[in-house]
Amino acid sequence: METATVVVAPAPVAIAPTPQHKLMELKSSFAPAAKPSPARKAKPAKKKLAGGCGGYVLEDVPHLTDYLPELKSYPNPLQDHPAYSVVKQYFVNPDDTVTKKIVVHKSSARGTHFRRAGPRQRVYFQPGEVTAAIVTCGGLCPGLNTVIRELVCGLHDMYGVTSVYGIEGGYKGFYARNTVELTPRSVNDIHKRGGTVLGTSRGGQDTAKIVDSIQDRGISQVYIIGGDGTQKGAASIHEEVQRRGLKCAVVGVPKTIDNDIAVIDKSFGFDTAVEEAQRAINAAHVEAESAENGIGLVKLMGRNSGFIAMYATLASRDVDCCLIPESPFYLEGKGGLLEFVEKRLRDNGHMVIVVAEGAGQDLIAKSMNFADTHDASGNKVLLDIGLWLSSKIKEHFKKKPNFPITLKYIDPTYMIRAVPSNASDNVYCTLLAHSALHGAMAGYTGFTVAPVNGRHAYIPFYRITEKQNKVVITDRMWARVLCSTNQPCFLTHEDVEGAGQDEEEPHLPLVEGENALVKSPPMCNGNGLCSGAA
Ligand SMILES: Nc1ncnc2c1ncn2[C@@H]1O[C@H](COP(=O)(O)OP(=O)(O)O)[C@@H](O)[C@H]1O
Ligand SMILES: O=P(O)(O)OC[C@H]1O[C@](O)(COP(=O)(O)O)[C@@H](O)[C@@H]1O
Ligand SMILES: [Mg+2]
Repeated sequence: METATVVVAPAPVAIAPTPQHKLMELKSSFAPAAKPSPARKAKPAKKKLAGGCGGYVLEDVPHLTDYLPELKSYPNPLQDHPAYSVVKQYFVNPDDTVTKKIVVHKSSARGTHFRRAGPRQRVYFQPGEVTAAIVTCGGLCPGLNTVIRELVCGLHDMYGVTSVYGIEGGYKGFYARNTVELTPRSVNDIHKRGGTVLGTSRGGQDTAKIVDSIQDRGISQVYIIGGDGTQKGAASIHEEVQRRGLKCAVVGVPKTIDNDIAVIDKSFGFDTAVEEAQRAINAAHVEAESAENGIGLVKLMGRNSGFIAMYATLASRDVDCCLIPESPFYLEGKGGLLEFVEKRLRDNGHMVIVVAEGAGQDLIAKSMNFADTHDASGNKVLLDIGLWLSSKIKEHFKKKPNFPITLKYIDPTYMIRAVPSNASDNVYCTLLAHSALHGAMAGYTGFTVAPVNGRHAYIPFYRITEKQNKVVITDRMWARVLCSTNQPCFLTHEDVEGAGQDEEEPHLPLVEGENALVKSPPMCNGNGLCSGAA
């Protein structure tokens, strides 16, 4: 196993090897493994932290050898691959890590780092030993099929893995549906289609049954493509896999058009969705411009995070007002939305409003007294802000007979996520899939793969699931929107005070054996070099 630049964190030995581990290591890919002893609740994964000088912290990901210390490793077959063998320094330097904080000051701590993604010199699987499974969960997102395709082709072309299965219909498919064999030929042109060829679902996450299925089918690498809910499920699958001592790498590939996954630069499909949203905004603008006091109202996806609405607004420049869940607004009175609509219509004769579906939920709930309902995954079912706003605006202008308006409401919500991914998302999906399978082949497990400040990294599940990525309304990006639309910001001074996003960094040293394993940071020699660093 590789170690970090400055400190070698001893692997947390959560589970002692048993004869069953050896069995998993040696058995052929399809031999069913012995059933585990009756389910105990899996313990939450230990954090693997290592410190370095200057406040450097590596938040490392688990490795199969953490609980199967006797696993054999092999030379990476890529070194003999005609395409890759010519690449200078193709294998990632084992000491490479990716910084979470890209803007630093002379005196600031170096902060959190993640292990850099990419192929390693040694792998922990022989090609014939791997049975890989791929599953897609949660809502659709452009690029799902590209990730599936590139996992299948990448495993086959780079590592000679021929046994890859698709789990149909999301998490519940592990125990309720058949698997489908995936080959480079069968996935050849799926990236040109929207949706997921494997199907997807919400709910039905039963960790014990899923891991039973992984064990029964002899799955040794599982690639789980999904959003924040899915990654939480993947974390508990990993914990149970580890508890049972299975030689199975559990890898998450983050997916969501909402872009609400923390730490990562951007989720795949987001750009495609923003691009597709332009078509709806353009239509709204054309309709609005062509009518007397025309209002075009477009509702876009974004359950808790308004990134799609924000980026679509900035890209379009035809939008007069953008409403997102992070920025509360109000309708009536001075500084309210209705006053602004009236003013913009008087000034320009038309206007376009973009609203994220999660915006203004408290306003609707207050005015209509709805009880909360949840979908099968536990996500709150949203009330239709688009319809509600339309009726409120119409009601307002009905009271002004000398101010006739024409309002067109466009709801393209599912259209922006059902399309195939665009060219740049396709390339992004390819890199994600490759980073994912390089990590699994190298024996890493219990991680999500994604770019952090432009470099692909292996990120522990807990980092992805502990909070959601949201638009920070005190950041310059939101200010750009306010500046381009000239809309009211609807905020009081107190709202702004409470709106900052807290960036907590792990604190070292942690007590060994409690929830982390840390060695004391090495000493700096005054030249910025650490003892132990090359
Ligand atoms: N806290 C959780 N723990 C385990 N599994 C979860 C959790 N939240 C959601 N899931 C499962 O993950 C899958 C997808 O979750 P969902 O929230 O619908 O979509 P997404 O992953 O895109 O956010 C569902 O099968 C759901 O049951
Ligand atoms: O597909 P459903 O169940 O109608 O859910 C719609 C939701 O799915 C999304 O497109 C994506 O949500 P997830 O990333 O959680 O799957 C949201 O923007 C939207 O609120
Ligand atoms: Mg989600």
